[in-house]
Amino acid sequence: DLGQVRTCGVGSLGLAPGSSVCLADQISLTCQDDDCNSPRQHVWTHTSPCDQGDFADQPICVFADNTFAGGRGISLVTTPQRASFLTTTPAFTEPGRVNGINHDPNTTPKYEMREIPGKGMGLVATAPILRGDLILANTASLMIDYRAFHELSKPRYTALQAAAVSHLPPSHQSLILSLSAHNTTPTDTTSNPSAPEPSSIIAAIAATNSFDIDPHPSDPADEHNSFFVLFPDVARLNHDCRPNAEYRFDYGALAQHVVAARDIYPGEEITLSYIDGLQVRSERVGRLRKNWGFECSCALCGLGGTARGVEADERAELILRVRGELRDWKGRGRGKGKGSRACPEMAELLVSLYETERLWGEVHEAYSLAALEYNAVGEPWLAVKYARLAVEYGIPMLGEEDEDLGELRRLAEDPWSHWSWERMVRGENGGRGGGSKGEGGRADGA
Ligand SMILES: C[S@@+](CC[C@H](N)C(=O)[O-])C[C@H]1O[C@@H](n2cnc3c(N)ncnc32)[C@H](O)[C@@H]1O
Repeated sequence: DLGQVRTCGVGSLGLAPGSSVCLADQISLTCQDDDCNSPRQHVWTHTSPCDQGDFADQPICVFADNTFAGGRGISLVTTPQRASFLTTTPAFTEPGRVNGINHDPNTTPKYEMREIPGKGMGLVATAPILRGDLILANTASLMIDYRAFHELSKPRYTALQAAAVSHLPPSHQSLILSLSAHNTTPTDTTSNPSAPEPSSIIAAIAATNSFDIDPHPSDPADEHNSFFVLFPDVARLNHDCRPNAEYRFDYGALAQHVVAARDIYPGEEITLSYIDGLQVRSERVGRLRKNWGFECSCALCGLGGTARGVEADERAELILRVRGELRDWKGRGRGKGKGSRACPEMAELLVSLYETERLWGEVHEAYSLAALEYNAVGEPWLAVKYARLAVEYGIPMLGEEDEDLGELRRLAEDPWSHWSWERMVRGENGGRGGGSKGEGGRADGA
């Protein structure tokens, strides 16, 4: 029905009057009511199929846009309301911002894809990469709302996923279908007993390669529903419990950025951690086996039950305990044996544990906790030292706009007017006795 005129989604698919998603089966269809003139209106290439769970308040549909990111395309499996919300983000309203993210014509990649023994394909550095450098970035290909998993049965959300992929441009579909998949279970036993259905292959590819992405911080309706997102080039990165790279999602461009957590040398495999690296070995190994189907043989897992392996597990547990105390500002000064015992020496311990554990993508957190502890006891120069380290190591991991890093920048510029200044000495947290009030002194002599 190309050329047929449709009205925008007012009243259809459960949209409230006045909402601005425009539903068209073909991009050449035009809209005819006032909503279509709204600057927020977005024309999708495809907006079907839809499915609604028995107890759900809205249907879940496929929303595809083949013009996204210079024609690479994007497919969402979500509610009309949430799709509409995402079209108000810069990724859709400022297309120039996303073009070039997947392939910047002015730079040569510093990696290549190679077969890695025992791991399938992986990415290997072909040139030196410095800590903090951007290695690669991908706009989202397939964004699946967790509502689909919660509200629909597996065959129903699997069908939506397969339709979402089928609406992408052919070259993009091939890229996705070439990805690895663990756990492909044959479901069609009539024609070819060993061949899995295409939809189950796509489900397995999505499960093996996607990232959990938190909801948009200002999405009013879905603060508890994450997205499960596929980035096909980033998906080629294999796992290491002490990776040399980290990822950061930017909602502004709907893109995953991979940055070097430490210097990487040519010939080194570039790796990410798929899991929380502060779990003990048995938990890490079990999770990787269950969710990704491989036996972890990274350097840390390879230590096994040796004395160094046991030490590493104990360090991971100690990091969690010490970090919990340092983060706990409410529990300070509750008296002997109660509450947090946080102090600068404890923060120094945390820094050394992160460094020993080679947690380069997360060490900024230890630096920032150390900055606050030193400032809280009136040691401005050590506070500045650690705040500067936190900012330097944190920017590539968290992005320049991160609020916590802004806070640390302010501390580094003027520790004396920061909220944490002499906090443990002034007694706001009960004091800790023996505080070093005024020992540091102000640079300006005040
Ligand atoms: C996201 S994919 C990574 C890219 C994949 N190797 C490929 O060929 O496309 C995840 C899959 O890669 C393999 N893999 C990732 N890290 C691994 C590792 N450290 N050891 C063995 N296999 C690994 C597992 O098969 C896992 O299910």
